[in-house]
Amino acid sequence: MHLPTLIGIILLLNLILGGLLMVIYQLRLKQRCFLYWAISCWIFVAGGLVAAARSYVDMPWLTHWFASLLLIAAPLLAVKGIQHFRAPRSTQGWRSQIVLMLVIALGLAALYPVYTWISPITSILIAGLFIWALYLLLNIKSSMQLPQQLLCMFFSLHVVTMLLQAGSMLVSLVNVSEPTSAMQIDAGVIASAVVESSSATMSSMLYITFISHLLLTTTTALMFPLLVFSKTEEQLVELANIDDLTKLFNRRAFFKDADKQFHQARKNKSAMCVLMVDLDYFKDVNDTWGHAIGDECLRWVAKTLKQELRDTDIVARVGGEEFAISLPGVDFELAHLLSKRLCKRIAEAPLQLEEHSIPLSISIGGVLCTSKHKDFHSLLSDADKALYLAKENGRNQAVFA
Ligand SMILES: Nc1nc2c(ncn2[C@@H]2O[C@H](COP(=O)(O)OP(=O)(O)OP(=O)(O)O)[C@@H](O)[C@H]2O)c(=O)[nH]1
Repeated sequence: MHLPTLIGIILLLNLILGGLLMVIYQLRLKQRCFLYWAISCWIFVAGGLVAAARSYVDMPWLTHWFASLLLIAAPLLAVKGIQHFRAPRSTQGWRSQIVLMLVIALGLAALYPVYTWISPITSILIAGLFIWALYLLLNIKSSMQLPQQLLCMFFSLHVVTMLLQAGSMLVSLVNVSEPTSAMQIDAGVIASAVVESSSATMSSMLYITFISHLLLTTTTALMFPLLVFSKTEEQLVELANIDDLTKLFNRRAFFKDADKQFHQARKNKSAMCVLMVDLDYFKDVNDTWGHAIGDECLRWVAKTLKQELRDTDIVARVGGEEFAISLPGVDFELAHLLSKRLCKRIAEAPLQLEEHSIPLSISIGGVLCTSKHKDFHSLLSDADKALYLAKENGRNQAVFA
């Protein structure tokens, strides 16, 4: 492809992508990572245009020094966007970015007497910033891996391209017998590309660089929003299914997943038990030590129950101080033993919180799934009745229906 056309497409794409990200920023109630990414695209376009002016004006401070600063500021802003996406409430300010930018500006200014060296150094710095972005991306925890993986792939490709480009430029600069070749593969480069495009000796390095830019731009355009949306989706699913206090499943998630286990057990004719667990005299705990300590007790009980169960069991907080446990593949005897163990674990020693010593116990109502249980609700209803009996019989014990 005609190189100036390719460069034009890249700049235009970045311009449009910046606009798109700005629209998303407005739509997403000003989620700031989109603002940083939008400005990053536009700064890249500005950097490209200023560098391109190299062919028409003889102002190296503008077309080399300033253009390089813009081309470096663009990935730096992309990094800032990723940082903000990872930790939106972080108090981490702009200081490190501003200091870095000042150091780079002064460093490049020091190179001004030999300004042809600015471009390879710029490429190395851009590669460094993409490595930083890669590091941040790799540390994002997300169940949907594809956007992250694609971004990492193209960021890595861009790092390699930038370093190759810097290497070729440095070789050309050192090899003073071929000064024009340094210009040919000069990165900022856009200008030299425009100048050289008419000659038949266009360096293939330039094509690789710009194709890498093109891939990077299009991937970023698609994947940054997808990355954010998949994370938001995850957070919404978590909000809908996870109890905020104990981080166990909530009532809604329990009914959904345990109901599946119930139908599976019926289908496979395998054993299944359900336990309803309720803290004893929890009102007294709140009244004596306060609500905050009460919350800590609930967290501790939740953690203890979870520790005692297998990964395939579902434990959920289904009410204020009420928990439910689904035990697929567990028969009556085993459920009985397990219930006794749970009661013992909670009651064996008072819980030490701050300077308080809080005695806790639980009552459990258990039920084994039989052919009489037509649906999951009838199973739970029997477990509830058994729990009522456990309370009636004096608490701190398990009763089975
Ligand atoms: N700290 C705290 N307390 C809660 C929460 N949800 C419910 N509670 C309290 O749990 C207590 C439940 O009291 P009751 O239903 O009378 O039960 P109990 O005192 O445990 O008595 P029994 O169940 O009969 O042994 C109430 O005081 C609620 O305020 C919560 O999220 N945090």
